[in-house]
Amino acid sequence: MSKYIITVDAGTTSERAIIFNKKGEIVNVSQREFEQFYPKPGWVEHNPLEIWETQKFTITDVLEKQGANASDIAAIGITNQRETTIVWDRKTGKAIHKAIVWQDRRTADACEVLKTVEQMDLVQHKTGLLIDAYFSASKIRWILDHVDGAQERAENGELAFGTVDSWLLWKLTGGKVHATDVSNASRTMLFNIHTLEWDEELLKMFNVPKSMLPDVKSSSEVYGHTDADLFGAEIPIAGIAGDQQSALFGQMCTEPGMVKNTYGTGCFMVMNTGDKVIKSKHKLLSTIGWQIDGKVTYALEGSIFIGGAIVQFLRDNLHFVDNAPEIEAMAKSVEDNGGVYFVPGFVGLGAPHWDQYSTGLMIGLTRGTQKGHIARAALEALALQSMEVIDTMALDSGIEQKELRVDGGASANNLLMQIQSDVTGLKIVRPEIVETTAQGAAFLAGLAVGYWQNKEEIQSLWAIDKTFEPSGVDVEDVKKNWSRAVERAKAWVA
Ligand SMILES: Nc1ncnc2c1ncn2[C@@H]1O[C@H](COP(=O)(O)OP(=O)(O)O)[C@@H](O)[C@H]1O
Ligand SMILES: O=P(O)(O)OC[C@H](O)CO
Repeated sequence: MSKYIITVDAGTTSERAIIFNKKGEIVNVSQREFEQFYPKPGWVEHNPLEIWETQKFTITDVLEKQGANASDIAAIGITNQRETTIVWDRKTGKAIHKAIVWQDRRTADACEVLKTVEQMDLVQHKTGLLIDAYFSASKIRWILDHVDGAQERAENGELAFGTVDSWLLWKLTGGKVHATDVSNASRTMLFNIHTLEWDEELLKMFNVPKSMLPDVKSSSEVYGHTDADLFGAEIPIAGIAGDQQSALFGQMCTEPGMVKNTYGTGCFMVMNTGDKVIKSKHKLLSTIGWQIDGKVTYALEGSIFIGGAIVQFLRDNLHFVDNAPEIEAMAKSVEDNGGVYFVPGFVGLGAPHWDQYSTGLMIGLTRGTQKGHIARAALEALALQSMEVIDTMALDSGIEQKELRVDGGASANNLLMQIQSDVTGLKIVRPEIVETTAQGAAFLAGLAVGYWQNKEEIQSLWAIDKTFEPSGVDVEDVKKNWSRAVERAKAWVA
């Protein structure tokens, strides 16, 4: 039996290749950031070739660092930023346009036009989603409309669409496999989550030719093998899940009612709802968690578009801190937020507001405002947005949570976790491995090739690092003022 599993974790701002051992521990990592393109306000693009080259580099690099070769790897699992849309030429393997990233709002107006009561109902019923520029469908439409001849080429079967998992699978298999898994398909707004098929009516609504779409598979099976020329020998690719669903699995939220929140570029709160699709009355999304051995597990999700990216914004745009972890000490230098609120509506607001036209807003600044207040307001923004989603989730599911499992880059921030506990009143549980996104895909791949035997075996690998309990500090004013600030950030873009 080979020694390791590799997860290919294609995030929004960086990509990683992570080697896991049989105990589910991380034994080596290679990570590289890649370029973000902002061609116009509200637009976000990636270069698909760079996504592939960066990922290929990290896999080669992590094998080298570990002194391992392809035969030491039992399987590869892929997890990825979801919804991001790539269209490529099947013959040349070249993308015909930059990837349109999940955060990109260029199709907001086009989506607004589609929002009749009947169509909103139809889309929610079939896909579990709300009509929004966030999902892939309107992004595919945009590419087909704006690249010369693209619609015709797509109709002739010359073009392929994929989310980042499909693109990487295609590249890793040397153009042999064009597939995705149900969790990624469920984010396109073209996939019927009940019948598990691409939906003819939705394809018609967006005029997307079916021939462009990948085959939809389960989340844990062998999809194909890496081209032998890439890493010296073939490696089976055996697990795929969108990053948030993968984190739900990695957190071992495998029973209905269990919830996790991932603090990455965005914040994504996801609840396992078992074999039931909960139709949200409060603008949460019903989505597919995973499919294993033919059995589908559904989930309820609150997607917050800007999470850790608020810290990245302070670091990269304003040079406010040199690195993300520095924000914690800066925020700790003050007692409270000093009346400052920072609503990160940079790309519109996601759950539970879904306002495509909000922008970022900082309010409450006075002559006494210090850097620390702004740092604290930034961390509070992550926690307060997450609080709004957990409250909404309780309304939709009827389940009052007692604890919240957390992961993702910013979950390392202890002050943030304490604030999260204070504003929600929940026990916050941080596992030893916060790379649960990557861990989930490793588990899915490992299960498919018999590296791990069953869910019970991997369940025992999850362990707690630290918990945070409510400190009893009064948070009522902070919550009230946050809501007022959010209302002011809405509908700003005309
Ligand atoms: N200690 C920290 N405190 C607050 N934010 C942090 C901290 N460390 C990382 N971040 C933020 O978390 C994000 C990175 O998390 P990660 O899970 O790697 O994201 P992704 O998978 O979306 O690329 C970045 O936006 C970064 O600004
Ligand atoms: O890159 P992340 O981890 O913030 O995740 C992006 C999400 O998948 C978008 O839906």
